[in-house]
Amino acid sequence: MKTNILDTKERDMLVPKGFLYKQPSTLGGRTDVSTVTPWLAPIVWEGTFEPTLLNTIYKQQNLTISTTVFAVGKYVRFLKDFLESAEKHYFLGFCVHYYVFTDQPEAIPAVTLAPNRTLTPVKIPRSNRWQEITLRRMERLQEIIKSRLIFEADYIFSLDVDTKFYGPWGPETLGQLVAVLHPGYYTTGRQHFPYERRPQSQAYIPAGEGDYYYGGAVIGGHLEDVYRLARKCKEQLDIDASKSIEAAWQEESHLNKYFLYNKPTKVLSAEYLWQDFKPKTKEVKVIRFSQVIKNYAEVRPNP
Ligand SMILES: CC(=O)N[C@H]1[C@@H](OP(=O)(O)OP(=O)(O)OC[C@H]2O[C@@H](n3ccc(=O)[nH]c3=O)[C@H](O)[C@@H]2O)O[C@H](CO)[C@H](O)[C@@H]1O
Ligand SMILES: [Mn+2]
Repeated sequence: MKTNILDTKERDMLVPKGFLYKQPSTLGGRTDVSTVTPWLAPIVWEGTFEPTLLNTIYKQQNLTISTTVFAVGKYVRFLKDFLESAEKHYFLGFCVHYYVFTDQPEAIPAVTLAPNRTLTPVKIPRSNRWQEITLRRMERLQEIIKSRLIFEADYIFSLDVDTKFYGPWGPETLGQLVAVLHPGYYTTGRQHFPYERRPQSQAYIPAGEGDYYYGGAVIGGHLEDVYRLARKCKEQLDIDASKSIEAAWQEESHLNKYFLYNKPTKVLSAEYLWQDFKPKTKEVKVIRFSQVIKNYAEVRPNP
């Protein structure tokens, strides 16, 4: 149970005296990729951080990382690989609390979790439209943060379930508001981003604007920041629904709109959201988390 979030000492980055690590360079570093946004948020790539140092700092903060994942309908089949690979790579040594939103709690596989890690099923109704499932995530996120997570956790990540971890994902990903670069668009000109382009939608982004195209599969940060994000996206989704308009990429479009005017404080590189079918590129040194190949027509309840 979290006791006092006003005690800011909780977030101090304390390092024990005598802890040794490589001297940071002021001149060297990654030159093949941008490692900072124009608003000075780090873009996290392999080689920009020292994992042992970050683990030492964050382990002392006694953190609980809540992790929400939706597995509705046939998507329950992705849970086993998701959970088993998370237990090998995701926040190892930290308290992790998975919340699995599903219509079939009995189908959650029995995966052995390390000590300090727990899983809570949250039963939700099934839906016969996949778009409904993905966009209702914002509302459910908002509800569970407010009713539960603020009392239990320090950070939250909301992750897609049709995914697998292949490499380490640790405290380098923690921040106030965390976004991920979509692997399909991180080298694309903004005019080609699949933003919502119809002004009637609340997710509308005009030509000439936009920083990056962020993936909807990873949203993270402090509870209060992700709460505000989810609440705003839910409001915008409701306005769209009342006008019978659905943004090009559902809640991902609304997320992109939100991050354009409310910048993330940390941006995870495409190492943190790859796609299994996509060959590794030279700037991606480690694939940490990746979308598995799925037969859309077969797994989704509707086209
Ligand atoms: C890589 C990436 O950024 N993916 C985004 C993308 O396509 P995706 O193709 O990744 O969407 P998706 O089919 O994986 O749906 C997103 C998530 O909703 C859940 N789900 C969906 C359907 C279903 O029948 N049952 C179920 O549980 C499940 O947790 C899944 O991971 O666009 C979606 C919205 O259109 C979401 O923004 C996804 O996060
Ligand atoms: Mn997905």
